Amino acid sequence: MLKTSFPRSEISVLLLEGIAPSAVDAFRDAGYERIDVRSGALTGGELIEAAREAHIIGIRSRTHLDAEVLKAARKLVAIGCFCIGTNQVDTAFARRRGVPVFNAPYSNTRSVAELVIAEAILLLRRIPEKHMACHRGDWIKSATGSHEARGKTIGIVGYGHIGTQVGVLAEMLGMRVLYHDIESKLSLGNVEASTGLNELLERADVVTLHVPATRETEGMMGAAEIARMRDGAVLINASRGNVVDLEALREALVSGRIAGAAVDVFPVEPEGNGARFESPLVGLDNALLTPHVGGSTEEAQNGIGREVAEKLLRYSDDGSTLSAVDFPEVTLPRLSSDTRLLHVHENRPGMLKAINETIGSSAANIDAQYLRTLDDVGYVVTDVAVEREAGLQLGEDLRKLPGTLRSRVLF
Ligand SMILES: NC(=O)C1=CN([C@@H]2O[C@H](COP(=O)(O)OP(=O)(O)OC[C@H]3O[C@@H](n4cnc5c(N)ncnc54)[C@H](O)[C@@H]3O)[C@@H](O)[C@H]2O)C=CC1
Ligand SMILES: O=C(O)CCC(=O)C(=O)O
Repeated sequence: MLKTSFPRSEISVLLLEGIAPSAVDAFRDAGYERIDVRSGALTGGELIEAAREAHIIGIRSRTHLDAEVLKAARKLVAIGCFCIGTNQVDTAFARRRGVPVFNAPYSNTRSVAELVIAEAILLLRRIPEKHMACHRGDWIKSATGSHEARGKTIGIVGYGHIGTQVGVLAEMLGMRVLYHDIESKLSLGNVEASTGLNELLERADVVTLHVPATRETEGMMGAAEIARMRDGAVLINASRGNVVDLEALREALVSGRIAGAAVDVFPVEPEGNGARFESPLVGLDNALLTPHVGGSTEEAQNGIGREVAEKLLRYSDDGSTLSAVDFPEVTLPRLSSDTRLLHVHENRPGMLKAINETIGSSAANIDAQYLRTLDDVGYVVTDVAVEREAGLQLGEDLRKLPGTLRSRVLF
């Protein structure tokens, strides 16, 4: 039988992919003792084995928590993505298992934006080729094809948190900024919205991609889009690997149709440091390749470690799901009663009635109750004035209600 309540010292936290020590400190300071920290990602059977025992799993972008892994993770209470993107997790499936997913929507934004600006300058100056030539013992002192960023146009595809920061920094360099987004956005400074992706591609000297991985963004920079870019323009992708068709990009770089590209993310990335990296772009002097380090600064990682750990702790300790991804969001005060009952269930008529009848039949008095639903899932939190044993019994009774996905009891 799955337990509905645990002392902190028994909660297993699995942190993969070199999550910052600030996260470990946050869990330790809160009284958590079983913290398994690993430097790399896990896959296949190894991941399933590790996930089976974990109550909380923390990952970055390389570990894929798909339906198969989530089904095996029967004890799982919450997932933390210590990054922005959550496409590596089947968040809809997690929700249907009653497991919220938390991320850090802003903590590495500035780091990505700074890298993109640096890359824009390097590409406009044709530095990648010159750098590679020097390593081969060649000396190419030439101004041909090298340009200042000042006065050039940067086209930002996806004007969200990162895109807007890139726009702010680019304007500080004296660049013209154009963006394309599927949502209507407030343009910061003198930034201009393009009429669509095509206009942006035709006008920009630097095209930089800042969209999430979705069905619509998969392959959005294919051969046709790259062909629309200006002769000698450059492309930067620090979003997700499958947004760009790398074969088409390779062709455009080899032929010199576009002058250069900086790519930080790849459709398939190695599982960890030391694992072999392969890409159609390897070996091209005008391709500046980085190993998915857009958000990898000490500032960003420390901030992310604290932010996501705090969200996980609030959910684990209080039940709060504020800023959870694809999960009903409930903001809760600290426990006001002896016992807090957390109930995640299928969103169908009669659930609240059934919950309250179950609680009512124990003669427990309800001090406070909170309810939120999202799509197919509902989340009800009830503070009741009952002692520990009665609270545990209530948690067990609620767990047996048809439609229950998760039941937890906090004291
Ligand atoms: N290289 C790295 O280390 C990092 C990469 N990322 C990636 O960058 C992405 C963007 O991050 P944020 O700016 O924080 O996300 P965000 O959600 O704030 O912004 C994304 C923007 O893209 C727009 N968008 C979505 N679909 C679009 C489409 N088909 N066409 C045009 N615009 C579209 C959205 O409306 C939104 O404004 C993340 O989803 C993540 O995949 C994020 C952090 C670090
Ligand atoms: O730093 C990481 O592990 C992933 C960064 C990233 O791509 C994100 O935050 O979405």
